[in-house]
Amino acid sequence: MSEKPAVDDFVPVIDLSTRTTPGGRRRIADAIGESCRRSGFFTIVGHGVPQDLVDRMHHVTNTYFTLPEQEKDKSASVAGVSGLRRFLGTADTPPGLYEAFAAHATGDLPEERRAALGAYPATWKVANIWPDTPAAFKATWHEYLAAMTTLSEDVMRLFALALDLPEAYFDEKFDRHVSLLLANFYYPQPAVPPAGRIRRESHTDWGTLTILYQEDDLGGLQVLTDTGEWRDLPAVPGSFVVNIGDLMAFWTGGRWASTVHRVVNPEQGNTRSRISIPFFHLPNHDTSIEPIHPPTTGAQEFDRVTVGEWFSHKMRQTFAPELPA
Ligand SMILES: O=C(O)CCC(=O)C(=O)O
Ligand SMILES: [Fe+2]
Repeated sequence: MSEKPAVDDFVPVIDLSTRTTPGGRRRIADAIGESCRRSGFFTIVGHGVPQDLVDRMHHVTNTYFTLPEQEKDKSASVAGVSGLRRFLGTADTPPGLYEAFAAHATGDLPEERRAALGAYPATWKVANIWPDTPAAFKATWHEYLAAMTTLSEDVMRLFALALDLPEAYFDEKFDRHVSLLLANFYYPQPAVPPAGRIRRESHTDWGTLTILYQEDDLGGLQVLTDTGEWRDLPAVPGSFVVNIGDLMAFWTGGRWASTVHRVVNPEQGNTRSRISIPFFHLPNHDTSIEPIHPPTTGAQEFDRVTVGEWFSHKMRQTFAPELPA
């Protein structure tokens, strides 16, 4: 990767360790607000998630992805999204250079409670499919989901402070959250992929807040800067990358940025696989998203939309654009 620094004003490193002191909390919220206005991306350290949990999460996830195909097929999703997904592609859309495993915070609820999560097909209504191997997989994912939920709730309170709202403003909008935990496994690249094929196409995230773990020394994640260049986002050891998605941009009337990012292939000669684990913190499915403050003049207009409506629209657009809206 290029030699650009991991630390700059576009994606600052924000230390959360003083967030329990009043002065520290205000300073952190201000720094978060500034980076959300500029890039919508920042790196957090001092977040309090034990490194041991992150290491175990990486270990069980990597063990799962490197199992024989027949073993992984036992936990492949049939219809819907939870479970393993391989992006096999069609003649028009070439196969992805990765596969993914997903589980929802709602995915272990009884069927009737999941069915009540919106009158549309939604991935958070699908049951989680847990692999038996490795044995610690499900327990570790549950533990990590809980840690990410707690951290996200705290970041949302810092968001509220940064937006001059009461600190608990967002709490009730997430008390039945439909968050998604995903692991991306980017295949090893022993041969150079065909021109134009990269590990992950450019996209914005759809939700409110993403907390991403990426392996320390591999690189590949890039963010589009406000001057139109791709900027590498190498991992700072022990950190997570935090970014906001489209719904947070709506909520802030466009004051905060949902920024395009992608994952490029490793340099030639580096054949290693890469794992990233984004946690998409998503509000209750029926939360109505509309600008909290009046939009600034000249800002894009935002229609009111519920979380469920927005996600079904994005799913349809991404995976079945030929179907009528
Ligand atoms: O692999 C990464 O570093 C980023 C993945 C990502 O952007 C996503 O899953 O939305
Ligand atoms: Fe993303």
